[in-house]
Amino acid sequence: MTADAPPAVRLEEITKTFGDVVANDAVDFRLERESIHALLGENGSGKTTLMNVLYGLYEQDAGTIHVDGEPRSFDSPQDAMAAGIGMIHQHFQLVEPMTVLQNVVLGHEPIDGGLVDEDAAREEIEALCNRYGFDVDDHLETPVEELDLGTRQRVEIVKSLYRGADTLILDEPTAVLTPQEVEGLLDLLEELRASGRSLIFISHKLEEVLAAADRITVLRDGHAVDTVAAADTSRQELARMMVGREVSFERPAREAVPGEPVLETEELSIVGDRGLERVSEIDLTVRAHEILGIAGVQGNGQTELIEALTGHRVPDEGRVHLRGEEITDVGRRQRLEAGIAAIPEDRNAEGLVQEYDLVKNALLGNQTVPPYANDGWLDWSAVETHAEEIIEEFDVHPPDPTARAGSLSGGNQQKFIVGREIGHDPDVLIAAHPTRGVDVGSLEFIHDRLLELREEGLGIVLISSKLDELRALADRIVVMYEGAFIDEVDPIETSDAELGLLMAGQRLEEEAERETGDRSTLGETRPEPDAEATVDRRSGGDRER
Ligand SMILES: Nc1ncnc2c1ncn2[C@@H]1O[C@H](COP(=O)(O)OP(=O)(O)OP(=O)(O)O)[C@@H](O)[C@H]1O
Repeated sequence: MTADAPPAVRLEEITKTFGDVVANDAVDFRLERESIHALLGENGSGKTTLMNVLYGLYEQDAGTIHVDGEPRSFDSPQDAMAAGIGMIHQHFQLVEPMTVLQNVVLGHEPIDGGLVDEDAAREEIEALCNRYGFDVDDHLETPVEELDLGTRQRVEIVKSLYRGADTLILDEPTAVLTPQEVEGLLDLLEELRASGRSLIFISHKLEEVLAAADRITVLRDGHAVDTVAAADTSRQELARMMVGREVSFERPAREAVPGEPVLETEELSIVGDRGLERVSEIDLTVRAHEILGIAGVQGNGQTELIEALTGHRVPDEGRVHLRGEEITDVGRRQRLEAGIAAIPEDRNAEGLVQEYDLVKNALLGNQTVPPYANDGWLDWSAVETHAEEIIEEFDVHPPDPTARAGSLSGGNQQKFIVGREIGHDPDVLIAAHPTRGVDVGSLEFIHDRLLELREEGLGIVLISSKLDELRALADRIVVMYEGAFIDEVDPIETSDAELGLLMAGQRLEEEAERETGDRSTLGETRPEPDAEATVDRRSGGDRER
């Protein structure tokens, strides 16, 4: 790279509107070559829109795009890809029944004598995998639907690199990853930068941004408010720039005073969809005034457990009890009426009907509940008022009940779902990743609401891939591994490193024994668990609450 090389990407005065909504308002943005640039901002501040413009998905109303110093205009992602721009979306764009190899080469198959030259494609992909240490080449013949989310994401990255991407855009790439996978991804970003690529990533996780990025641009209400060097800023300052006020990252200390059991399971056994995961003999008790955290690497039976608790699936064996009464065979609607609300794992598939407006989405789950329904009649004005209340309390943007759910930014969709589910006034809340994709200001608000609900007497099951969230909110944490609860730990006493070991299937006693054995051999004292090495080297390991 020469000193006067043009930036990889320069956006000048990009404006993009949707009806009355100004998503990007004359935004300037400069991505230096061989750098990692983070894009931060509140939900709905215009980050995804700006990147969709750069990737040719949206046409800007005004402004120019320069790539490598040349003005470019993209009518489609194909145009952007031809200019060396690749984008990894929040929702992967892979064809699930097709193999990894087929997905990577799809539309870019090397042709030899009129036929697809699979060997040439395989060779090239294997070379890419070797270069970046991907384990994807072990799965080239595996259908994508059999892969975990972290591996699917790497397939997406390989796909972009195979198509010649010099600049990679990653939209909230860590939102669906476990702490261990996040670590791997951030290492990969550094590798890609070292090999001459330029990267933009969107994230709401400030520690991650500070650790991985060279520069950070903050968007607010569609404007680029500032660009700073990661080395010169802090979590607090970034939060202030995004939200315009101080954000507290610590939750107040509180005592556990659990009440009566509200939700219990007895020797649950569930076979997963692919017949692979088996949740076995799960005994779970959630009490009133309690937040029970569930930690685990995705795919260890959490989904099946959630489904058995919410009434989406009948377990193969075992029983579920609500306030002492068996509800094992009771369906989802009746469970909601009996007091079990749920923030779903997948907001697209289960949380919202994307084509409906927010009023219709506010009705979901309330179709037979007064005041929204009376004697079989729906009272739409009551439903609309409810939608307006959710919008106001959870600061949903745009504050328009007639907006189509699918037109809201990801974080705003999430806030609406959380508001609606809490609005059912439940006794039990199954909260799966309640702050996924939510900005720091709204995260603080949702955490405070969950703690208030606990105070009011709810029993809450919190499933989260964010260890800091679990430790900030949960009264106790159980760890799931291969379909079983393998341990229960104290959120205050247990470090990220210890939780990481448990999530990898290692019990703490086993580890202690191993360490003791080592110590007797080496004549050393047991070291403090090394959080940096094991789980999240970037998190401050902040354990106050
Ligand atoms: N296709 C669309 N139709 C209508 N409005 C849209 C569309 N896409 C985005 N918007 C609006 O543009 C604004 C910016 O949305 P965008 O998705 O860019 O935000 P974001 O910063 O990426 O948010 P988040 O952090 O929640 O993902 C929002 O008000 C959103 O409702």
